[in-house]
Amino acid sequence: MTSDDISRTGHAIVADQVRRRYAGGFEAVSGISFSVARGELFALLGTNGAGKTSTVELLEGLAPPDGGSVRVLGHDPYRERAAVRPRVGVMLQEGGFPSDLTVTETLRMWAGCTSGARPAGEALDLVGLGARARTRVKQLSGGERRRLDLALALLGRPEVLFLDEPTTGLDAEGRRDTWRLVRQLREGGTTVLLTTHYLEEAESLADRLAIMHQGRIVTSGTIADVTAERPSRIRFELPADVPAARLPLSLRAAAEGRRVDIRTHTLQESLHELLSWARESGVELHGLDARSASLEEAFLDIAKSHTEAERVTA
Ligand SMILES: Nc1ncnc2c1ncn2[C@@H]1O[C@H](COP(=O)(O)OP(=O)(O)OP(=O)(O)O)[C@@H](O)[C@H]1O
Repeated sequence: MTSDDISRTGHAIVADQVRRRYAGGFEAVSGISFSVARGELFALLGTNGAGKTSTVELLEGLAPPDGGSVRVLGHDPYRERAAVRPRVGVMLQEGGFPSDLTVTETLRMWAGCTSGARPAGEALDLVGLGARARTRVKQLSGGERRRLDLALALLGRPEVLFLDEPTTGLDAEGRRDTWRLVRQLREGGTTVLLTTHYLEEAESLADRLAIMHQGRIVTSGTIADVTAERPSRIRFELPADVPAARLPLSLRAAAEGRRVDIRTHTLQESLHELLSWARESGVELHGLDARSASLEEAFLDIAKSHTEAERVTA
């Protein structure tokens, strides 16, 4: 199926074999493909320098791809910018607007360039900045600036919203407020493409995701798809007077000194074996922690295995 076919079948965003090269020939994006259905929240994750921002900029129409094609709402976002831009909201990593203006003045200035803009007060209330309406932008905290960036992205009631690291600099409460708002927008039918370094953020928000490494997508799907093959983990510390040699044979290899880190595909069975042994031996397992495979585990595993593979082939 070509990118045009997929657009016609209701995908808001389609990237098809996309490449991006910078001056000097460095290829930051090496032929990636993915699509985002209308009303879906898709997260693009990756190691530092993986090519996330380079990809999102192509979807925002800031540059044309050097290979392959991108479609947003059925259009080429670079060549057909006028058709796409009014229907899209963009929250960049760095907002960069004049800081002598107040928050409301900034929104009004932006609204002047946006058709069908929300009233400034409504946009501020959405992001919890209502009380800062008359504050100069340069007096906002880093987290408040991030919220203002989001308010600006939401001004034109976008059908597609690009969020590049939306909660960087926000405290835990601010992050959760933003997540709640993003969920509401998605429930209202907005398509969202999110890049983030916070795996918990992707876990909490994304319908589907892709993990990039060095310009390529190394895995993608729902969180369940991405974590399915990963092992669960059991961690604890042995008391000082219990040597690792006393552990059941099957668990001994997981010990490094007193610390034990077990990776298992049969969590319940391994936990049962461990707890039975601990009870029979009268051993207390300090800091016992058992958890199913998480996105974080999957991410770390992927980053590690690809870096090791590169070392072997280097
Ligand atoms: N204008 C540019 N000229 C040359 N190289 C660039 C340019 N912008 C980015 N790069 C390089 O392209 C690669 C991908 O960068 P990009 O910012 O897209 O990655 P990212 O996944 O968003 O990274 P991060 O998570 O660190 O923000 C990096 O190696 C970066 O140094």
